[in-house]
Amino acid sequence: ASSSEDGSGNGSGKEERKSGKILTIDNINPHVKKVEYAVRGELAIRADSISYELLEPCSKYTFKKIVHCNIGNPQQLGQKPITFFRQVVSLTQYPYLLLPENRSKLVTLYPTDAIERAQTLLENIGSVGAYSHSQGIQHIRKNVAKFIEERDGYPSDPNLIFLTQGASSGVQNMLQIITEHPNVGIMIPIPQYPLYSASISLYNARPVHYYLNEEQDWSLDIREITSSVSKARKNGIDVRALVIINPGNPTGQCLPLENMRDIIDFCHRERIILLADEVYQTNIYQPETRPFHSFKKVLRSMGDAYKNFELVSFHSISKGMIGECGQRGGYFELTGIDAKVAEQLYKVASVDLCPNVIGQIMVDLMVNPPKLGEPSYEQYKKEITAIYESLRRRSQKLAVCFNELEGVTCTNAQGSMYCFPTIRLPEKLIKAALTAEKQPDEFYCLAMLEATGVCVVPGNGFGQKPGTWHFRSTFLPSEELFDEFCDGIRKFHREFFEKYRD
Ligand SMILES: Cc1ncc(COP(=O)(O)O)c(CN[C@@H]2CONC2=O)c1O
Repeated sequence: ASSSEDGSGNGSGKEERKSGKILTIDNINPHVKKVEYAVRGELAIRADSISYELLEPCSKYTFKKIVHCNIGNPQQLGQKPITFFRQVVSLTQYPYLLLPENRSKLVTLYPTDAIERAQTLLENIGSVGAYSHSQGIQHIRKNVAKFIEERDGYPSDPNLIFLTQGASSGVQNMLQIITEHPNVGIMIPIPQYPLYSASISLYNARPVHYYLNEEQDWSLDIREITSSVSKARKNGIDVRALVIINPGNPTGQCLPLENMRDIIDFCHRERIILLADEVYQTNIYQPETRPFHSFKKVLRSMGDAYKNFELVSFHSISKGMIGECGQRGGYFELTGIDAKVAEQLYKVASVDLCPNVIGQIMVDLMVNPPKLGEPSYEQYKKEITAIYESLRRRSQKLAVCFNELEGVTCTNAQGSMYCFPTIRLPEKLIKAALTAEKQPDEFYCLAMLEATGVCVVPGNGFGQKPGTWHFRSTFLPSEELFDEFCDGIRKFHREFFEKYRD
């Protein structure tokens, strides 16, 4: 029988429909098929299958478990949640504990400020099991606005804040809104966190790449973005938005103030909306020389000439010292966005009904933690500081480890949770990779996984200049195991380079 009665060859013929799958890889949304998300790609999938092989009695592997360095997922690698956050959330989940008759027992288990916080939240939420406002609970949005005002020194409006299922869903809603037609261009850095390239594929927009400058600590060169936008516009691409990840993922750079002013000026001049991904704003390891400045603050400091500038800023509970990735909490703030567009964003948010309420509560705790003098402040401060100092030490240790490896150069992370070393591979290794039909950095990362159980992400998962090779690793393995983790990588690298020495 013909492939289809109407001869269209699209497999929609009645004959096809009588047998075989209705939904096939050939007839699903082609934009979905274009999506790539390396953070949980081939390496992570292989790592998961090895983790099952490790359970077998006669496992061939020399290591006992997989070390997931492919994803910034701190609590997967043993980081403890913030006590106060979990105390409050646990009480909101079981309000029975808050009843007066349980008070005498409760105060032996919970600090009074956790009890009061849970009560205040429930007074404003009702039940955590109820749908909330689609933009998020107003009480929490007010606390987000207050946090932003105190951080930046400029006003913030709770009605222009959207609580979201992690920053990811906010980013995707914004990209969807911006993509009016398939020729809309979104400027994204190379290397970039593949949420952006994946979402651009999904919504059938056009990625407009700009390279970060590896030789200058992955800085963003205004000449680069200027040439990138003019080249794209010459090719008929309707460039609408510029994505900045600050501090950077995978590159870890934290932008200097002057650079940020130049970026705002560039967007203002070129009439481009700025999407500022600031989820790592507290993961700052060189605060003396590279402190974090929000784009909102820098924009407002530039005065009235920029009062109509359009900016969307994203934040999340998944990063920082909190690492509550699985609770799925975050927000974005609209600055200068047309009111009618904001209404459409609300409509899109309402299709998902609401972000999960526990994630919203976690956002409240992130922006409004215990204050000096409150019962939980000392413990909160101790926990946050210990996590911060440990992340800072591990970031430096990993950079030192990578810099000792033959052919590897790694800048110290100024921020975020990753090192992104460049690696000069021997010709013999490159040839072996191509014979195995793998990108050379992917071939290297797969070999590292098989030899050590350490799962990282090859540079091609983030984009890189042609002819250069990188990989990204988190510095999240626990400090007790960190030296062993580094030693395993050193041993693998030495032997692998020996094997493929030119
Ligand atoms: C720059 C950046 N933006 C947004 C997100 C999404 O965070 P939510 O959890 O709030 O949706 C991530 C997550 N980091 C990914 C996940 O782990 N490793 C990564 O590179 C990120 O790195």
